[in-house]
Amino acid sequence: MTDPVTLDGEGTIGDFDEKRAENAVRELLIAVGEDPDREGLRETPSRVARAYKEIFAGLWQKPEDVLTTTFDIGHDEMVLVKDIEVYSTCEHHLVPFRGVAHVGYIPSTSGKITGLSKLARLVDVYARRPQVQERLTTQIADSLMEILEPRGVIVVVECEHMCMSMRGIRKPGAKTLTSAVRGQLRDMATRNEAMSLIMAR
Ligand SMILES: Nc1nc2c(ncn2[C@@H]2O[C@H](COP(=O)(O)OP(=O)(O)OP(=O)(O)O)[C@@H](O)[C@H]2O)c(=O)[nH]1
Ligand SMILES: [Zn+2]
Repeated sequence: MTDPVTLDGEGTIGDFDEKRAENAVRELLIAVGEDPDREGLRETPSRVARAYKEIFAGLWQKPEDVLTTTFDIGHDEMVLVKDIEVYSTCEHHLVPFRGVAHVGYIPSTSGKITGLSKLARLVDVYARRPQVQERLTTQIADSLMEILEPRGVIVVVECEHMCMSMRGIRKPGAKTLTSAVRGQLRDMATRNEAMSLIMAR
């Protein structure tokens, strides 16, 4: 069976099997003791199927398709976009985790940069998949390194996991922080500069 995490845009969103998702939701409703044919639930399986098509749309997107616009402007200092909103789905429980991502890089020596919105789009490509926060963080960092060939990258993600808030251990408000640091941003001074920009409120 294909591993959806490594699928990386090999299929198309058209490959999403909406009918199958709809049937699965109907089964789930029956399994929890609900009546999927009652008035309020009649349209729910098809709504949920459409919602999942959107929530997991990143399975069918490639990072290189969003990091399309690049400019060679010779800027060779750090570029950092912080507080990018993240909505993702925990692959263990299929409930959301949400928070923010901070994405920074030091451009290549030629000064190749990308559009700022493209960094947020890149976050979405990986967030819109069944995920764990650690993988989300490293995938953003590694794809930036590969495509933009910068001298360094830093990605910090801070999220609250609904699987820890609304069920299980029930600790609302607990935040998980993950980071991935590559290239020159591993140097202490540069890394500290990035972290102080990220932490500044
Ligand atoms: N490392 C990591 N763990 C996660 C993430 N999202 C959820 N988890 C954890 O995945 C684990 C799954 O543990 P299991 O023991 O298999 O499942 P469970 O019985 O539902 O666990 P509880 O949540 O402790 O009730 C839990 O500890 C979750 O907190 C994530 O993004 N990264
Ligand atoms: Zn979970």
